[in-house]
Order: sequence, then C-alpha cells, then structure tokens
Amino acid sequence: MNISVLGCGRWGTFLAWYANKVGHNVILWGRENSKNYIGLKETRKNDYLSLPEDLELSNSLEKSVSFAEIIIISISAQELRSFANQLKSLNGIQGKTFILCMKGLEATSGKRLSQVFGEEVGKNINLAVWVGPGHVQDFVKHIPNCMVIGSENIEITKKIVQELNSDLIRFYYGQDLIGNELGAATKNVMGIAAGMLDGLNYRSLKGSLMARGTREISRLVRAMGGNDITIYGLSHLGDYEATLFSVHSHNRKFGQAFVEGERFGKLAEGVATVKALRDLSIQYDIELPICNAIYEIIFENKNAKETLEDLFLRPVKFEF
Ligand SMILES: NC(=O)C1=CN([C@@H]2O[C@H](COP(=O)(O)OP(=O)(O)OC[C@H]3O[C@@H](n4cnc5c(N)ncnc54)[C@H](O)[C@@H]3O)[C@@H](O)[C@H]2O)C=CC1
Ligand SMILES: O=C(CO)COP(=O)(O)O
Repeated sequence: MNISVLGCGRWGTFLAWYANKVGHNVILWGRENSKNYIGLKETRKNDYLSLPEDLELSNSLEKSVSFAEIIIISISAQELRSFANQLKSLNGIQGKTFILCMKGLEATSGKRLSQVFGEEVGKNINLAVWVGPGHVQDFVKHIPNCMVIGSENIEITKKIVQELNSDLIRFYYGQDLIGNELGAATKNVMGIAAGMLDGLNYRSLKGSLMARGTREISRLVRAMGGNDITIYGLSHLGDYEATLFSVHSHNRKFGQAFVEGERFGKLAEGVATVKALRDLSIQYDIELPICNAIYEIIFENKNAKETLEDLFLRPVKFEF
C-alpha cells in the first residue's frame, strides 16, 4: 500500500521508517525550510535513525497526498488546525484515510485533534488516531511495544491495524475515541508532573501520581462523554512508563528542567494541553487538582514545591 507521512520530526520520521519496514511504499513529507527536512535531505538520517534507500523524501504536499491511500500526520498538535486548512485546499483528499499521530488538545478551544481536523477538512475522509506508548530510541533497537488505533468506524480501525500490525508494534482496536484522545493528550501533563517530582527529589511520589492522575483524568473523560475505563488502557496509563519514567520523554524532561530553572527546547505537548485542561475543568465542573497545579506552576509562576505541598492540604476524601 502507498502511505505518506506528513511531518518529519522525531515521531513522523519514525512512523515513515516503520511503515516502510512493514512493507509499504512510503513518502515522508516535510516543509522545504524546516531544519528536520533539510537535515534528512542532506544526510538521510537524524538523531534517531537512518532512512532506508527506498523511502522517498518530499517537500511537495500535493504529491505526498495524491500518492497515498493512508496519510499519517505527526506535527505539533497546536499547528494541526492551520495545517488541516492547507490540506483542505488540495485536490483529491476525499475518500482518503488520515491517521493523526499526535498527542494534544487545542489550547484555545479544548477540542480533541480529530474534532479540529474534522472541522477543517470536512466529513468526506476517513479519520483515525494512533496513540500509546513508544519511543523511537526503543523501536530502532527492536524493543517492541503495544499501541492503540481508534476511529469512529471499526471497519476503518481494523483495516489500518491489518496494514500496520507487526512483531514490533502490537496494535489494539480502540473502542472510545474520546477517551483515547483525551488519554493520550493528558498523559503528557502527568509526564510534566513526574519531571517536576524528579527535579524536586520526590521520585517516590510517582506511584501516587499514577493512581491520582488516572483518577482525575477518568472523571474528565466520563464528563466529556467517553468511557472512564479507557484511561486505564494503552493511551493513558499504558503510556506512563514511556512518559513518567523514561529518560527519553520530552514532557518529563520539560518538567524537570522547569523546576531546576533550566530551559528545555524541544516540543513538550503537555504545556499547551494543560491550558486546555484548565478551561475544560471549569466548563465541565470537574476537579483536576494535579493538572491545575501544573498550570499554576507553569503559567502563574507559583512555586513548584509549595504548590505540591498545597495538594496535600486539601480536605481528606474517599479514594474512589
Ligand atoms: N508514542 C507516540 O505516539 C509518540 C507521539 N508523539 C507525538 O508526535 C507529535 C510530534 O512530536 P515530535 O515528532 O516529537 O515533534 P518534533 O518537534 O520533533 O516534530 C514536529 C514536526 O512538525 C513540523 N511542523 C510544525 N508545525 C508545522 C506546520 N504548521 N506544518 C507542517 N509541519 C509542521 C516541524 O517542522 C517538525 O518537523 C506530538 O504530538 C507528540 O506528542 C511523539 C513521540 C511518540
Ligand atoms: O508519547 C510518547 C511516548 O509514548 C513520547 O512522549 P514525550 O513527547 O514526552 O517524549
């Protein structure tokens, strides 16, 4: 099958490598002037992997879209709306299958990425999300993982899984698009929290963070029309090791750098997502104490240690 991957950063480049590895014809697209694209064009490698010879690199969006039956998108989540707008103007996108491989919520609206994409591109496409745990650094060493693909149409989900499943990635069929998307986006916020715990030498609190983090996000998922149990699946809890504990996680590193007064320059999606969560917590009248604490530390200059201690002074309550 012909597959294009739009976005040639850390994850997009891996996705193209993977689609090629499992036997597809692949184009990897990047913006002509992007640092990642220029680097790949010059050397055919990045910090994580080398591109196989038969994988085509292109900076033509038109060509990449018309070539493929399945189009995978992996750019920064906050850029998706304007990018979708660009795609909408291309001929021949109708009937194609798009897979969003990003983890975030639109900061200004709290919308899920499939909502954002659907609003811009319209209904005459198939749309799915691919989320769950996985770092390129592990996959290129042939360390396998389990991930989840979900959509509103189980036949589309099954078709994608059939094309992409392998002994490197075992896929599960997602059953709750709302829960999968919220779960994937919010695990990044818990990753930032974990990094802050690392930076404060409070590592032993990560177990509690896992228990209480899943609990607060499951309340939000239920309020937003999803199934709260999804949060205990691959898109959220299943991604905690790769985020809360992994040396590779950008969100965890961002959190640690933040409390240590350092700058972390790479994309940490949880930063924008926590803004969306602040508004969703008000809109749905759901308490999100951990997410709110992270918001206050990052955007309201609250002291991280004191804000954490304040969480302990909240009234005692039942666990579930
Ligand atoms: N296990 C998983 O499912 C993983 C998912 N991700 C997700 O993948 C997404 C991308 O993350 P990374 O690859 O780490 O980021 P990155 O910063 O390495 O790459 C993002 C790419 O998007 C491109 N881009 C940004 N704005 C654009 C626009 N308006 N139009 C076209 N291209 C644009 C940039 O040039 C860059 O090449 C994030 O949402 C992240 O959460 C990342 C790693 C693992
Ligand atoms: O989603 C990921 C792992 O599953 C990547 O997490 P980071 O973006 O925090 O590195």
